[in-house]
Amino acid sequence: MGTPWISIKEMIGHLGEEVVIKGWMYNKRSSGKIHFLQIRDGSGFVQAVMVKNEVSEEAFDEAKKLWMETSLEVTGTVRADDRSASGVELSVSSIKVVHNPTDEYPIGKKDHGVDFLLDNRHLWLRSQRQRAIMTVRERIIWSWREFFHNKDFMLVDSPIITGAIGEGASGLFELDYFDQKAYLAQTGQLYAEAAAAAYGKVYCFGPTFRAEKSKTRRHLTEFWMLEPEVAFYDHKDNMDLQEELVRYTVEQVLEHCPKELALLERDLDPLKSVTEGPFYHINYRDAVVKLNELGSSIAFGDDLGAEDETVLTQQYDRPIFVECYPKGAKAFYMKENPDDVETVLCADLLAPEGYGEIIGGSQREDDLGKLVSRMEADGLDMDSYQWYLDLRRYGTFVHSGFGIGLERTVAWICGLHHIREVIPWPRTIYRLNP
Ligand SMILES: NC(=O)C[C@H]([NH3+])C(=O)NS(=O)(=O)OC[C@H]1O[C@@H](n2cnc3c(N)ncnc32)[C@H](O)[C@@H]1O
Ligand SMILES: [Mg+2]
Repeated sequence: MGTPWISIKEMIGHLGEEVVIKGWMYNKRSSGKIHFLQIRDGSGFVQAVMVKNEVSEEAFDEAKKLWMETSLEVTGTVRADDRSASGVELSVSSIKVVHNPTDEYPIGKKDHGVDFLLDNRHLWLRSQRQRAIMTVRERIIWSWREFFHNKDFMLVDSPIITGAIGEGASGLFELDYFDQKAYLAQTGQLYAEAAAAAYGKVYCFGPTFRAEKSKTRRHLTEFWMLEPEVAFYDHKDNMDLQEELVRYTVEQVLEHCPKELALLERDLDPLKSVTEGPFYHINYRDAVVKLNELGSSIAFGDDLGAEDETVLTQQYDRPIFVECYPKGAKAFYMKENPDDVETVLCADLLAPEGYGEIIGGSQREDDLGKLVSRMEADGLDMDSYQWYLDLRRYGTFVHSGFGIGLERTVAWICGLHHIREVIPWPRTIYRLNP
């Protein structure tokens, strides 16, 4: 049996053994007598050391010609190396070059600027930093699925193409659907509400789309959102579930991604603080007073802008629920607040450190008459919502739910400034490729 092909991630379990690593060379340092080849294979990164008098002269000379991102197969012996992140090193006995690029790899050591990197996103993804971010993203996705599966939520995915508007008429991507008008889904919520009447505790998780002309570090035109919906949950139950989810998410990333957070130079204290105490709550009216004291010109009726959220979150060391926004600032489906009828039973959860909104949620209007009045006042096309109103005609029920944005959550937990770096293929107003 030949020399075993293993992944870099598995090398730690093969100390002293001869193995084959298949991957790419992403960097190289050489002296007259030794090559330090930095190799990656998708599972991780490792240094492969080629010593002149341990290999043939031909092999040592061949290694001089290796280019960045040469694909290759490296055979060698696994050695322990506590200086390296992987804990191991490879002492090279031979190299088989698969493909030596003829052109110089476009992403080099210099600072290219983000637009160049995004234009080369198909290559930029290969970097250590991007792999760290994608590892955290995957861990968060996995922890969400695990969290809801363990709580007996049923995954009931909603359609991506729909005839219904979910979050209001602005921000819709319209498409010709044979002889009808259709939209890319802004939210899966309305469908999750129907599923909640069928299965009780449900969630949907997929890409959602907003044709907003918001050129900010928090907005994409395509983003991933997880949307739980629970029959007989009220506003408080809803916030409790959100707090439990966010705390669990941070705990999971701290436990499973320490190396990635270290590579991203993430200050862990603010994340640890999230796991050490209850989240804060502030009523919208009190938030307006507080923001005015902090210099904001916000008035009752306004939604909190990005700057307001930044200023507000900098007053707290853990996430904060801003509750009961004015009716006019929020979507038609939110339940009127019986204690303050100018407002609705909703909450945005703002992440600390200036990151702002990561969750929007609410208790839903279960009174058919009030819901119809609100939808008509918002000018919605009632014909395309009759199925949604049936949920109030046939066994209306108290229910609540929320949407947590994956990219905003990943950006916050990784401590990254812009959301475009946390999705493999970011879509913004001006970016449609690659
Ligand atoms: N099932 C529900 O109750 C969800 C509800 N229908 C909804 O879509 N709420 S939301 O518009 O606040 O969006 C929810 C979250 O979705 C994220 N979001 C919302 N819009 C964006 C954009 N444009 N880019 C990135 N992330 C975005 C952000 O974290 C928001 O807090
Ligand atoms: Mg929102």
